[in-house]
Amino acid sequence: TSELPDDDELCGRGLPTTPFDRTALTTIGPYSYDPSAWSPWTHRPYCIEANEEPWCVYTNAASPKGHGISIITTPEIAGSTLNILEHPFDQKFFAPEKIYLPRPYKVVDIPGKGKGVVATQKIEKGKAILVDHASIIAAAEYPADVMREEVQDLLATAVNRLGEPEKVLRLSRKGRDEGATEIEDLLLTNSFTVGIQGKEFIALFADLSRFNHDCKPNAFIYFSETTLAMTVWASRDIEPGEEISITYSAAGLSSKERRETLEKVWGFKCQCSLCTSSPEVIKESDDNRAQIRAYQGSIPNLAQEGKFEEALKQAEHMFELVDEEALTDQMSDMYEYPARMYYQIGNLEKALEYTLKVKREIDGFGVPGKYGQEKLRAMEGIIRRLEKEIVEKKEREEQFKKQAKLKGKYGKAQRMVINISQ
Ligand SMILES: C[S@@+](CC[C@H](N)C(=O)[O-])C[C@H]1O[C@@H](n2cnc3c(N)ncnc32)[C@H](O)[C@@H]1O
Repeated sequence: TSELPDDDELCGRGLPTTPFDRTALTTIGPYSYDPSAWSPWTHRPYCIEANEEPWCVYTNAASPKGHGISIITTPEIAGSTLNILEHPFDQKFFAPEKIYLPRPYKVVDIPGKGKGVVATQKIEKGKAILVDHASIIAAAEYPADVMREEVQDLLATAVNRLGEPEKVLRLSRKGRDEGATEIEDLLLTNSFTVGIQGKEFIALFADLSRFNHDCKPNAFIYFSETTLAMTVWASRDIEPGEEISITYSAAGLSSKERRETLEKVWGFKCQCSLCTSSPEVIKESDDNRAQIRAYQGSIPNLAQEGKFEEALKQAEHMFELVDEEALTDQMSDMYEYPARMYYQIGNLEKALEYTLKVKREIDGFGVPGKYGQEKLRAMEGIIRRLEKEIVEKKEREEQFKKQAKLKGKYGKAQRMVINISQ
């Protein structure tokens, strides 16, 4: 394998040559047999009739990255929320210098968890471990009036039409629902919920699906609505031989709530490092997380009341606890509070430190769209202003010191004159 970044890995094969034509989603339905009308899809969309609108599978078998993508939704949802598809699927990853190629991990058996992912080299915090484009995306809310067999038929078509269906078919399955087909079971075991333009979809990523859950993970995932890819980022340095884990549950839950969610939603009993610790360690973590939740309420209130010193004391403690609990990436929206408050009390260096953290959250992980871009520009403006103010403050302090020194000398000379004259 080449050590050089492999362009194919970053941007994939099979770029659609024709621009995306939205009418392909909304008008052709099941009826057109003219392949030129299917673009960017490589198959005739396969639809089933439902009461209000048909439900269809749209597949591009070649793109992205040769494994392909199938999208299951109504033509209307596809037309209104997936205008994202106007972008080519195979856009280059926005920060090629941040990704490890070849992949810095291998898939191995992990006791009690099936397979999992283990680092094969040292991985640095803030670097990308994997960029994985979705293989299947399905609208989370299925039509109530469609027969289960028909849904199963849609799912099977979505998988079988992919360029490399075996990449998906060999994923692990829990076998937890009696009437479920293999493919349903596969989706239940491996898919993640993602938001696209405010709508909920379930998404299956063939490589990401090998990463196990940990309540104190060393990596986190970020979904891009523009490329429909999930990136796994290292949230701390990871040593060779360490398992790379992400979290499947929401931030700030107690151990009991996490256990319940993982059992109910994902169907497994968590065997992660924290869940298998002693009751004392679990309690300490629960207390930390409860304290973090309390701070999330009190810090904005104190800031609003102008009690900056107290709010900042709490914020510093909260970020310490957040790091201890490996929740840093889920709490990044809290960085703005200390940034603003430190500025208010004239601690420009600390204000800059936290503003840089806010900026890192925005551009570090490729937040797309107008909002992300505007916010990024605003942050860059604030950072430039803070840097300028810090330089000016230092100059003023130097000036002040010089003056004080001069004053000292002058005072001494004066006292000498007085002494002599006495
Ligand atoms: C998305 S898959 C992860 C990869 C999977 N271990 C495999 O063998 O392909 C999710 C499944 O992995 C297992 N798993 C993930 N995290 C786990 C954990 N913390 N404890 C126990 N099992 C876990 C569960 O069986 C779960 O249903």
